[in-house]
Amino acid sequence: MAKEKLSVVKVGGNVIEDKDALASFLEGFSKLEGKKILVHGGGKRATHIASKLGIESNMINGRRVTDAETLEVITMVYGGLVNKNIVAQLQGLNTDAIGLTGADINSIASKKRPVKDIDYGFVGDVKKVNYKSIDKLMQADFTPVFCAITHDENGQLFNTNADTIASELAIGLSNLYKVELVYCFEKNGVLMEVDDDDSVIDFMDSGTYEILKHKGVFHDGMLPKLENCYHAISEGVSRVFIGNPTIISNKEQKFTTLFL
Ligand SMILES: Nc1ncnc2c1ncn2[C@@H]1O[C@H](COP(=O)(O)OP(=O)(O)O)[C@@H](O)[C@H]1O
Ligand SMILES: CC(=O)N[C@@H](CCC(=O)OP(=O)(O)O)C(=O)O
Repeated sequence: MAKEKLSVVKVGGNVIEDKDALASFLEGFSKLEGKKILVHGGGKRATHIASKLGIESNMINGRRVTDAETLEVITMVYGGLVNKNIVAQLQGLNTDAIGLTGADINSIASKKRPVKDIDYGFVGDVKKVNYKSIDKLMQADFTPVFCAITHDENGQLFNTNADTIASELAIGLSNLYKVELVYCFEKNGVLMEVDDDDSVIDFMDSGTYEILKHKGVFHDGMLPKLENCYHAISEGVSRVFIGNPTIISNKEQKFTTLFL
């Protein structure tokens, strides 16, 4: 029997910082037909609040070095402030959302990112997605809303890149569903020129990706995002898209489709 469709949608920190853009994205998300999961970032807000508390942020290759103090900040910001506001807005749009970290219902277990050249501190790499438990929520008609926090199943929380959470959820749930993974951020897609929103790369296979990566077309957060996209496609996720927040409601406009 053909698998049912599931949309896993990730929304990034720049959209979350723009009240109107977030409201219109959430409206589009609430209208999305079929089963769905939302994953949100919030890196920008965490950097802002950490700075107000006198804590400097250190990003390396698109990932946050997370010491014990920073872990406290991101737990409050991602698990509290951002997650609960998004859940409340979705409830206002008649979507029965439930906010989760990876510790809740043991949904996402991780282990500390191994120290090679860099010690990222309390940053976790995903080890296991408990897709059967997550599916119980969806079978009960709840819409899971995940923040960028995982745990080690032994009482320790970890900070995990939100793009990674989205791709790992998409991979895990591909056991049960035909999954479409959509990354929404403030630009129109993957761009040839990062400052030219008209330079969207419509289709990108993994060969082109490698060539453009070596040419230096991708920087910062785009690097882990694309790694996560190709990891998802190679692990059975049916389709992966990157575009601006209207991509979920308006397929007419420009966006990037990724292929193996
Ligand atoms: N070639 C590229 N096309 C589009 N964005 C790019 C590119 N290279 C680097 N970027 C940067 O990557 C950022 C997206 O990564 P990130 O900040 O992690 O996004 P998100 O808000 O989704 O988490 C964009 O804001 C952009 O500045
Ligand atoms: C380990 C790591 O880098 N975690 C990210 C999690 C949040 C995130 O990914 O937010 P955006 O999607 O808004 O960038 C961070 O703390 O910035």
